[in-house]
Amino acid sequence: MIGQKLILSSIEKRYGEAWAVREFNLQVAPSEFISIVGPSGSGKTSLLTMIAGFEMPSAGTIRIGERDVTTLAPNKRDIGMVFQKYALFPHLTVRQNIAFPLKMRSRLTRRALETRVEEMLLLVQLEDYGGRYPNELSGGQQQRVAVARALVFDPPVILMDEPLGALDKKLREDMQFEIKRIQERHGATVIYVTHDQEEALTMSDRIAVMHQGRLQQVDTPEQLYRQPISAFVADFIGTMNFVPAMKIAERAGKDVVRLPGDTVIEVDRRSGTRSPGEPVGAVLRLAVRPEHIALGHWDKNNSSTLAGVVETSIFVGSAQIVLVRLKDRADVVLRVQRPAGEIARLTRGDLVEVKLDGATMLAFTGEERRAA
Ligand SMILES: Nc1ncnc2c1ncn2[C@@H]1O[C@H](COP(=O)(O)OP(=O)(O)OP(=O)(O)O)[C@@H](O)[C@H]1O
Repeated sequence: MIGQKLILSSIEKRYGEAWAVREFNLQVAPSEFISIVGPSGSGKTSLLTMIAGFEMPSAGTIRIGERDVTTLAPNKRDIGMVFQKYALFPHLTVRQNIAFPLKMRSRLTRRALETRVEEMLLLVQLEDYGGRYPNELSGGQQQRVAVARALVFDPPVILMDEPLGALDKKLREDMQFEIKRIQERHGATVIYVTHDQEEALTMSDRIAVMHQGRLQQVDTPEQLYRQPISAFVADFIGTMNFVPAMKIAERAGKDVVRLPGDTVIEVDRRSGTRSPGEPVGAVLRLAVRPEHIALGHWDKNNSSTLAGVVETSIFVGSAQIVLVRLKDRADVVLRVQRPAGEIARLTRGDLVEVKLDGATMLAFTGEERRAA
């Protein structure tokens, strides 16, 4: 049963007058690790509870492998679950906790059951902890037991809802790799809900971004980062700067735009970002990542450059983060990230030239587009 495909077709969920999930379509491949991210209230938990079977969709179907499970009771779906609260049985040892779902389900001989539990203890690297009780374990160890318990009966799909939410940052980062390693070895299909977009970027084969109940975009982490389909996704995944601009011409498939301070640059048209192109005169939002902005010496004789005033410059070990307020648009503060040592020491009030490269920018209209 390990690692079945999951197909969500036209899922809708309505609570009274309010829509929690709308027209949601997603196909998850066998053994794929997919994260669902989105702001609070975007419908992530609603979606998960429908896959688990605790709630029924108002419309649409859910299939696991070849089975339509839309109306099936939760226990008939055989889905493994890991939640933020470990929900281990406090009066059972680690071994007994892991064995619990097997005892409920299969008629394994005692010996086979014990062997299986030992395999799981090895998989989550807790082979020396089988006899302990949950309150004798650290948070990370407890969560590994919860993962082992979810995997022990080789479910077709595993749902994880903020499983690392209760852990501190360092442990959280270690556990991200740990869960990924366990999942890759085991082969389970995982649906992982998180608030933390960095966590999603680290762990996932693909990420589904939700906004107001709808799927905005589903893509690999790299594709989401490089080719966000809307300003919303661009802003939500990673750090993004937005610079207002006006389209003044088109040239060889590129848009010629005017930036604050009358600087003119050419921006590549990216597929999926805008189609058809906006008319000349349209107001655009140019999106640029912090690592794609360079800073230079201000040259008062070169009037066609974009001027900025340094607000703060912070050394963060591997990089220098500089916040620069545009001279001609005081409401725009750009976050610039450069390799440590590349730029001269900057202090508040320094005038700098902000260097933008049209080839690393994306143009969006004021309105957000939705995924088709
Ligand atoms: N049982 C319910 N009754 C009424 N409305 C609900 C119910 N459950 C969720 N909602 C509403 O549905 C929308 C989606 O909620 P949901 O909990 O799925 O979002 P979420 O993305 O998981 O949010 P969070 O990240 O804060 O957990 C919200 O507007 C919420 O208020």
